[in-house]
Amino acid sequence: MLLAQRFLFDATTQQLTIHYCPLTSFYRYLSPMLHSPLTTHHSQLTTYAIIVAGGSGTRMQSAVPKQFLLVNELPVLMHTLQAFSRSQYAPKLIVVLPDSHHVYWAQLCIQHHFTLPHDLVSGGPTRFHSVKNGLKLVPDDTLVAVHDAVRPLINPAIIDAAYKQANVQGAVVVAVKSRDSVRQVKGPFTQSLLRDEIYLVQTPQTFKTALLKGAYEYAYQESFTDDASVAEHAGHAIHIVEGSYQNLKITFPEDIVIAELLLK
Ligand SMILES: Nc1ccn([C@@H]2O[C@H](COP(=O)(O)OP(=O)(O)OP(=O)(O)O)[C@@H](O)[C@H]2O)c(=O)n1
Ligand SMILES: C[C@](O)(CO)[C@H](O)COP(=O)(O)O
Repeated sequence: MLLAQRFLFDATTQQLTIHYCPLTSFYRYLSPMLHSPLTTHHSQLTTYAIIVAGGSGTRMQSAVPKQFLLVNELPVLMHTLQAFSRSQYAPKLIVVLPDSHHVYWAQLCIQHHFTLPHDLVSGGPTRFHSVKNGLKLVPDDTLVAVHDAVRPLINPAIIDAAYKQANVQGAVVVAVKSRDSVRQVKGPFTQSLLRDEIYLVQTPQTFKTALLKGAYEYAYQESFTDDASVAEHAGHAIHIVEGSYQNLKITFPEDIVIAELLLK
C-alpha cells in the first residue's frame, strides 16, 4: 500500500510527529485545499502575489521551518497570506514551498481552519529558483508582487502602494532609509556614506509581470539576493516605495519574539 507522511504538530512544544497513512484516503481529504481554484476579484488590474517559502531557515536553527513557526498561535506563513488578502488589489496568491512541505502545509491549513484560496508551487534550491517556479503561474499582462513568507508584518497599505507604483514605473521595491550611520569597508580603510542615500530593501518587490519574467530568463548568479537585483541585471531601473521598519524578516530566534509583540 502507498503511504503518505502525515505531519502532526504540537503547538505548545513546537514538535513535529510524522505518521503514515494510506495515500489515497489522505489525498481525498486534502485535495480540495491543494487544488483550490484561484479566486477572481473585480479590479481594473489583475494582480498576483508570489509568497516564497522555500527556504530552510538555517539561521533560525529550528526543527520546524521558520515559515511554519507560530506567532500568536498562527503560523508565520498564514499571517503573511492574510496581509495580502487585505490588499485592495485582491491579488491571486501563489505559495512556493518545497515539495516535501506540501502535505505538512495542507495539514496545518486544516488544523488552523485556514481557507484563503491559493495555489501551491514547488520550491527551488535558491530563492531565485523558487521565484522562477512561481512566475510560471502568472500571466504576462498582470502585476506581480514577490514577497518573503517570513515577513508577516507587511502592512496591506504598503502592498497597495507598491502595486500602484509598479503599474506606472514597472519595477518597485519596498525599502526604508537607514536609521544608523553607514560605513563602507574598503580594504584596510572605512568610509562614511551619506545615509540619506542608503535604503534597506525589503519585500514586496512588485513588477509588471512581463518585465520580471524576462529578467528571470537570465542565468542564476550568486549576486541575485532579491528580485530587484535580477531586474536590474536585465537593465531595468528600480524605484522605491517607502516601507515600514516593522516589516522585519524573521531570520533569527529573537525575531519571533519581536513579531509576537508587533502583531498583537
Ligand atoms: N530556496 C529558497 C530559499 C529561500 N526562499 C524564501 O526566501 C525568503 C527569504 O529567505 P531567507 O530568509 O534567507 O530564508 P531561508 O533561506 O529559509 O533562511 P536561511 O538563509 O537562514 O537558511 C524566505 O521566505 C524563504 O522561504 C525560497 O523560497 N526558496
Ligand atoms: C529579499 C530580501 O528579503 C530583501 O531584503 C533579502 O534579500 C533576502 O535575503 P536572504 O539572504 O535570503 O535573507
